[in-house]
Amino acid sequence: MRLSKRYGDFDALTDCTVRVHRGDIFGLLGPNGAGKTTLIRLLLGYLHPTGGQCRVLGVDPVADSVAVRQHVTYLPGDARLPRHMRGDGVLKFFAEMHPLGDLDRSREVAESLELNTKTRVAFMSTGMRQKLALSVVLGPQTPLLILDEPTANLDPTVRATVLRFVVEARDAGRTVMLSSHVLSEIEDTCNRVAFLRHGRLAHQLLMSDLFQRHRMTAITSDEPIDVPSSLTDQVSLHTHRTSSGNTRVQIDTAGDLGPILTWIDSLRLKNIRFEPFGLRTVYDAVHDGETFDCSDFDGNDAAIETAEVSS
Ligand SMILES: Nc1ncnc2c1ncn2[C@@H]1O[C@H](COP(=O)(O)OP(=O)(O)OP(=O)(O)O)[C@@H](O)[C@H]1O
Repeated sequence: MRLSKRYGDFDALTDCTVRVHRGDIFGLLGPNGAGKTTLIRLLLGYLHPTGGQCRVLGVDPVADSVAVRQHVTYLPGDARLPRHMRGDGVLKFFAEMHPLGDLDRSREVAESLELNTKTRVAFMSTGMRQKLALSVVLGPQTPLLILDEPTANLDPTVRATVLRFVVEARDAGRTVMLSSHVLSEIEDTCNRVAFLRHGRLAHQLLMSDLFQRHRMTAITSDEPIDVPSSLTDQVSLHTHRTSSGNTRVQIDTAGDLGPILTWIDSLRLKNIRFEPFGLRTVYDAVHDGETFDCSDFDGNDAAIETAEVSS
């Protein structure tokens, strides 16, 4: 049994196995209600699993959630801040509370996000409150940073600044777990991605593998099209007869394009479109229930690990 969480008779997370390596920017994707926040809250010890266990920086959050939270900063999706305080007061309050709190750095982040910290929280817009929460969270230089939808409610310029902070954190040797519904952000920043669907791990991938995948669509009047045996591991072919009597061809590729292009060149194709596979294509396929590889990646340097309960 892997990490599971049941609310009453509802399975919010079932047999979930995730390993985040140190130095990763790990993307957590999934539709609304897929179980992303539940997983994050289990990692921080805010919730206790009903099955399995996890280790965060080597510590079991059920046994010692305080130790975990001393080394992790967490931006919740619905960050709540004291409404009666001004921005700067909030930054001071949290910097004093966290053992690795760094008020100067929090103020620098607020300035980069162009936040007026003199405003009272009650009078801030939703985006301003999000900037304030980010300034709190990006202050302490903890080894692990968990961000639940960090760019929600932010304009495109500020989003880009936030993502720069994420990459800087990774460059400084920290590990980041990032949950977002904005696929382009995950594509631009993460090196590994996990997809949750209905509380189960549906797919894990390395972005470097995804960047090697392409989808080509075209029209042909020739049939059948045969994939050479040397390419069957690299190519997946789908054909569909159109109402005009032609055949629409979709070729998904993986790995080195050289030999695939030579083969494609030998086919009599028209209207060829070639595009990177992209996270969106995978997301839609996972969402539609296609089954994918969920296997783990090599490495023993886990910052986050969920596992069976050892007896
Ligand atoms: N305290 C709770 N009691 C009962 N059900 C809950 C509770 N908290 C969450 N759930 C349910 O568990 C499921 C997973 O919720 P969760 O918040 O983890 O999803 P999520 O992937 O973070 O979604 P979103 O993208 O909308 O933030 C949902 O169906 C939700 O209704």
